[in-house]
Order: sequence, then structure tokens, then C-alpha cells
Amino acid sequence: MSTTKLAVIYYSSQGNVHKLAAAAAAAGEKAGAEVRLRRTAELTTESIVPGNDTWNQVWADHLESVKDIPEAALEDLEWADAVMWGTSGRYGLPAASLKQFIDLTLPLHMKRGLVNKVMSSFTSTATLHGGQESTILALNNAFYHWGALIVPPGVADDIQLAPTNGNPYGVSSVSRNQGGNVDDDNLAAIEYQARRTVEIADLLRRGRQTLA
Ligand SMILES: Cc1cc2nc3c(=O)[nH]c(=O)nc-3n(C[C@H](O)[C@H](O)[C@H](O)COP(=O)(O)O)c2cc1C
Repeated sequence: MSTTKLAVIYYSSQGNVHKLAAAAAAAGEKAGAEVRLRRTAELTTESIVPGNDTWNQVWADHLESVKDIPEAALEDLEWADAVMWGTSGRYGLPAASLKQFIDLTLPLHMKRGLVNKVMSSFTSTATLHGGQESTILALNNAFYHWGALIVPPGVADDIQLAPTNGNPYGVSSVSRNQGGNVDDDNLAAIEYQARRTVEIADLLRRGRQTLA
């Protein structure tokens, strides 16, 4: 019997989104999915925050620590029934690395290769009102074009009511500009979002099989 396939594709510069992505991947497996955890390529060898030694050290250390995680490829999207997208929030927008990967999907999009796949997103910003919702909504624009199906966490589980959770568009953490600063409630929320994403993708996959 086939299994639902979940790709978790993310960009993280300081390990916050990475922590959420790794938790999403583990929760996807626990929910019975076959999972691929993939990061998008670092676009620059130069720091984007010149002069900020603390930021640069955390960035360099994080990059070194994830070097064994494979980089995302179009084949991962073709393979997946569901994709969870994670990105640091930058001025209310996804990071360029993740956007670059999205730009590379045109050959797949042209052959309708993303139609009816399940998409769900998450983010991290430095501050509480630092653009989490707009970052996720910006990603959704691409999903509409692809004809994909967006599955948000909503407030369909009590974990979303925890003080540091609550974004119905996609689970989000507040890092205060520190590396890997994700709390246990954020981790529980991303686990719930991954479960929900797999559950909906599973229903769709089994429905298609029944109707075929
Ligand atoms: C270029 C740039 C722009 C950013 N813009 C914002 C912003 O608009 N609002 C905010 O709260 N944080 C902003 N941040 C901070 C990151 O969103 C924050 O540190 C986040 O937790 C990083 O996640 P990561 O460690 O997974 O990369 C920005 C960071 C950079 C480098």
C-alpha cells in the first residue's frame, strides 16, 4: 500500500525555521507519511549583515550544522503529495533563497505538476508583529497560481491558543533575533500543523484511489 509523501522545504539563516522544519518532518513521519526534509540553497557566501559579528557567527555555525541536509530539488516537489514550506520572515516576505527555489518551479508548473498538491507554510520573525502573516500570505500567491490546495493550521487545535502561538495562517515563532529560539508550544504547534497537513493529503490520496 502506498504512503502519503510529505516534503518539508525551508530556508533558515539562524536555525529558527530549521527547528520548526525538523519538528514538522518528525511529526509527519509519526503521522505515517514518508518524509523528505530539504533546505534551499544559501545564495551568498558573503554575510548579508556585514559588521554584525554575532549575527554572522550564528549564521555561519548554522550553515555548517545543516550541511548534510540535502538541498531541495524539483524532483522533491514532483514526488510529494504535500509540501510544508518554511522561511524566515524578511520585511513581510519570504527569504530570497526560498523564493529562488519557487522561481525554479516553472517547468513543473508548465506541465501542471503542482495541481492539487497540498501546501502549508510556517515562519519565524524577530518580533511579534514583524510580518509573519504577510510572509505566509506571500507564499500562498504562488500556490494559487499552481492550482495547489492550501491547508492552514487555523485554530483547529487548542495548541494554537497557547500564548506564543495563534497564527491561523501558519505556525510562527518569535526569535528576538536569537538563533534557534523556538519554544515548546511552537514545536507542539508545528507538530499539529504537520499532522493536519498529512491527514488532509492522505484523505485526498485515498479518495483518488477509491474513485479511480
Ligand atoms: C534581511 C532581513 C530582514 C528581516 N526582516 C524582518 C522583519 O521585517 N520583521 C521581523 O520581525 N524580523 C525580521 N528579520 C529577522 C528574522 O525574521 C528573524 O531573525 C527570524 O527568526 C529568522 O529565522 P531563521 O533563524 O530561521 O532564519 C529580518 C532578518 C533579515 C536578515
